[in-house]
Amino acid sequence: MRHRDRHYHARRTPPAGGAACGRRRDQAGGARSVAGAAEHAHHLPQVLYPSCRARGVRYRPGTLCRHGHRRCRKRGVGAAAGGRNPRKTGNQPAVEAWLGDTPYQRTIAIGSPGRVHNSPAQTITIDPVFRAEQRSALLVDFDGTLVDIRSTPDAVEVSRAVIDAIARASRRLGGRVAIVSGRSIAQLEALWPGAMPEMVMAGSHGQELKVEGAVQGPVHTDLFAQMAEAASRHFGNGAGVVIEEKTFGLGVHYRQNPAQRDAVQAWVTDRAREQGLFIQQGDMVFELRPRGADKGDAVRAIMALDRFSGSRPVYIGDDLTDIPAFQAVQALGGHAISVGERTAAHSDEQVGDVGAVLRRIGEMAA
Ligand SMILES: O=P(O)(O)OC[C@H]1O[C@H](O[C@H]2O[C@H](CO)[C@@H](O)[C@H](O)[C@H]2O)[C@H](O)[C@@H](O)[C@@H]1O
Repeated sequence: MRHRDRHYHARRTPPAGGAACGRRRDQAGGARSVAGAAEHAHHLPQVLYPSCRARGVRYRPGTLCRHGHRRCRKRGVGAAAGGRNPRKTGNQPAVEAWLGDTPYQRTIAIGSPGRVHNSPAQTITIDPVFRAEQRSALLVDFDGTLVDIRSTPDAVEVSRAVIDAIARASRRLGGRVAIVSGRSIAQLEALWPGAMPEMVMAGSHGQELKVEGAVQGPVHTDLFAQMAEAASRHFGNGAGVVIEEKTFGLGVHYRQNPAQRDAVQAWVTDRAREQGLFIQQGDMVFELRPRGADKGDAVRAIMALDRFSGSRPVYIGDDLTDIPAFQAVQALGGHAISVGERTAAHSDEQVGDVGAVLRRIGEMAA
């Protein structure tokens, strides 16, 4: 069985760093995807303190951990009812600072308004209307996070609930919502026709970035079409192997016949050696794609955009390909949420399934 993604067409290439960036990016970088975001590091938020890494923490809306995570309710860390525990605040360090265009651009102390002791930061008063997620950005994976996993790549559907939840979050977060997917942007647009035009999308595991309707990505190549033909010949029909020809990659799925896992891995490994490609392992799939960008690069590129700069990234994802994105948001003082068990050890919070993701997004947009 073979699935094709043939919707690609060249489009103009926007700078990765946002319109206000005075630094030009190497135009050849249009063929190098979003990895050039490091050039725009001057857009990145400065993080004074790392985010909470506590494991086994339980969450409850409206409470605050000592690191400023609104939902942390680990006992004894300043998370009494209502998120305020004056007895604890005297020992709390100040938390992350986002030195962007926010009214909260100085170090934010979590606890009762007033003095912050034992802190390198200046004493400040907390704005009573401060809500930790008001200046957040939501970066969210697609398969397994916004849509349930299905037997084949083209069997997924974007539900009305997802469309509404993302639209609401975008309104609430000032448009700081992005999809970060292993699928190509053409695939995402086909599955989600009429997705908010202003929504930023990173596709093809970080190789493509769509901003303000314009897509930056690698130069098109026939390589993956040829490899898809070769894979179809090799596995044939009836093997339970699904070949997904992507714009900038090739997925070889063994979900329908897990016994084919080793055969798929062996074939993909040979092709990767021949062509100098990277093997991206995923949920019952081995994908071949160019070396270079990953979802961590996508996160950094998105967070360097003017709209996102200075905000706190919250990333939600379920698969191995999301781990570099988790690490990227954590390095930026953000928060990583895993869906299910697969990537839980790398995240700050875990939710169970797509339904729980939508509820969590709903809380951010409340
Ligand atoms: O980064 P994502 O948005 O999570 O995309 C990762 C890959 O997801 C898709 O494959 C997965 O979902 C399929 C549909 O549910 C499922 O059949 C497959 O076994 C999963 O691996 C997609 O087909 C890939 O192109 C994405 O890279």
